[in-house]
Amino acid sequence: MIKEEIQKQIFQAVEMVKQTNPMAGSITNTVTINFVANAQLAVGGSAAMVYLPDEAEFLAKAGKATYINVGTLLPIYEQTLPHIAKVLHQEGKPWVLDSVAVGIGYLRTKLLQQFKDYKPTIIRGNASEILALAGLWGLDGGTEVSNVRGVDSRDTVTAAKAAAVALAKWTGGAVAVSGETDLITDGSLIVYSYGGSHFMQKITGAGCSLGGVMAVYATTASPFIAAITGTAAYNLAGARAEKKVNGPGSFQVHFLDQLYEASADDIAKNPFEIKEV
Ligand SMILES: Nc1ncnc2c1ncn2[C@@H]1O[C@H](COP(=O)(O)OP(=O)(O)OP(=O)(O)O)[C@@H](O)[C@H]1O
Ligand SMILES: Cc1ncsc1CCO
Ligand SMILES: [Mg+2]
Repeated sequence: MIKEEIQKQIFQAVEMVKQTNPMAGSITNTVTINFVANAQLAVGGSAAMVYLPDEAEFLAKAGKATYINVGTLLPIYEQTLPHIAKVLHQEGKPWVLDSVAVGIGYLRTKLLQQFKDYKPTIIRGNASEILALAGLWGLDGGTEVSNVRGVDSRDTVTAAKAAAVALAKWTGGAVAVSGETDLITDGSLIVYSYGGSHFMQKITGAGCSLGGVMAVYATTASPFIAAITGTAAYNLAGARAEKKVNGPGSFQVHFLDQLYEASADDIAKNPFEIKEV
């Protein structure tokens, strides 16, 4: 795909979301649940967060895409998450997996292992999470032992390239690795997306909310374009917000404003590079 074609599809995804207010339901962590919903609303989507299996199934069927984030697991998730992943897989509906803190605890490991066969359409995470998920799934380039520090990365984005490609080849969807420069792949092409702000590491949930926003774009665009579009919007809004603030508190507020204000044209033109795998 040539750069102009990707830019055209980014533009269309942003416009379509602004015009149609698509709903993407979420099962996400309790730390950043509010920020995820606010970011989804800022780009033009509609948010709904649930915990219970039947409610998750309802949202999965009612929406065109779903966001699943395993950041803070509750006992009920042992029922909710495999159930909803199966429903999404069977219905052929796109879903985004954020494999937060992969490596911690028995339930998280079991759930993330189960997701392998349900093939998340977009896998999003920081570099250590992508490396550890590929390792857990026995794919090339993964790390056998998770190097994640709680929810934070200890690896560089480029170190996760082979793992990201292997995950994308397995799912047939897209994988997005976040960091100073973001990497997005569909298994054959790699997009490097530039921008953002160091303040994004000083607020919690920049990554979680990015996953929620990717789910909003996945209601209308292919997994690869949805992942690129969300990332470009974040890199643009982050860079613009940084110019207006001196600290993380006001950054979060300005970031949401910039996400809301970013036009389809601005997001499509945010700097990125395309490489073959
Ligand atoms: N040093 C940085 N400079 C510019 N942008 C950054 C930097 N670090 C992260 N970002 C941006 O922040 C967003 C979230 O990425 P990050 O890697 O921090 O996610 P995460 O670790 O999963 O976050 P969280 O778990 O807190 O939600 C991405 O859009 C990324 O481009
Ligand atoms: C801080 C934190 N702890 C569990 S989930 C989460 C949000 C960022 O991933
Ligand atoms: Mg994260």
